[in-house]
Amino acid sequence: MTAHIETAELHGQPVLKLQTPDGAVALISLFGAQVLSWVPAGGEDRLYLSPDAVFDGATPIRGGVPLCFPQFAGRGPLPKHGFARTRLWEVSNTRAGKDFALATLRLADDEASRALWPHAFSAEMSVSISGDRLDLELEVDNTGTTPFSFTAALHTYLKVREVEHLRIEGLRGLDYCDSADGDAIKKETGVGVSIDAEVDRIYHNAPPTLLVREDSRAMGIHSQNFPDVVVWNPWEDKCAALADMPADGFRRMLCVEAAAVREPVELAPGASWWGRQSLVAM
Ligand SMILES: O=P(O)(O)OC[C@H]1O[C@H](O)[C@H](O)[C@@H](O)[C@@H]1O
Repeated sequence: MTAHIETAELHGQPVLKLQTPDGAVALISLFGAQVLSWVPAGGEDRLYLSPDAVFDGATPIRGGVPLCFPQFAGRGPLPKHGFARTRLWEVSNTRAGKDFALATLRLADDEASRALWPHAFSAEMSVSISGDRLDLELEVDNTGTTPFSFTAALHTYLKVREVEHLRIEGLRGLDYCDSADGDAIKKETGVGVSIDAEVDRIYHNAPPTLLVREDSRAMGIHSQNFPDVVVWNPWEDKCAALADMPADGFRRMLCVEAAAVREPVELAPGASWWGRQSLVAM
């Protein structure tokens, strides 16, 4: 038996469904090249997708793994988090093996992108599942004749049982920019970071591996070529202000985002860049 990849619909929007013989499943929205659901083999969904997320083919989808490109957050002149999450991507490759399934989605510059961001580029988002792993890779190519720079993030919404009962390990000693406190630069002193208020931080020089430890399970998060990690939870008041998230939604999610924000990535004509984030369910 080999893995299976099919096109389907979720709330009227086109998705790819990846499934391996051992029971791992992922759903990827073509709108935004956004993973919406990931169930590791023998497990339950480990990504948070808001029950109030909007699927209208125009609004960013709240949950899963939105892709922020070519701008992170409001740190620049483009729409928040760039335009990649609100464009329809095309499927450029799929591969199904005995124990893995992989899909690659592609977005290239067109009139609409050049009106916002005047650069020739090609971006590929590859998603692969195998057993207890989810691997995400973003590749960006400069297909033009002039250099450009960008910031980016894989804005992963982890689904958690109770956000107040977890610890993020691996951040101790790092400097971070506290976006919830006027971008003040602070140093992380906790051995394990716990969440009991709004958290919106960009940690710099993040180690390749982090662990989110819950009472009876954990998530290993491995990243490559993404020097920053963003940790975000809106908490009660900011969550209440989000129309596409239920009032207690902040208790069920934690964003741990592989990011390149502090130093924009510079790409010369013909050059390419890639960054990866892998999740291992434990
Ligand atoms: O509501 P969105 O546009 O999807 O952004 C959601 C969040 O994304 C990132 O984590 C930023 O650090 C936050 O400041 C922002 O609120």
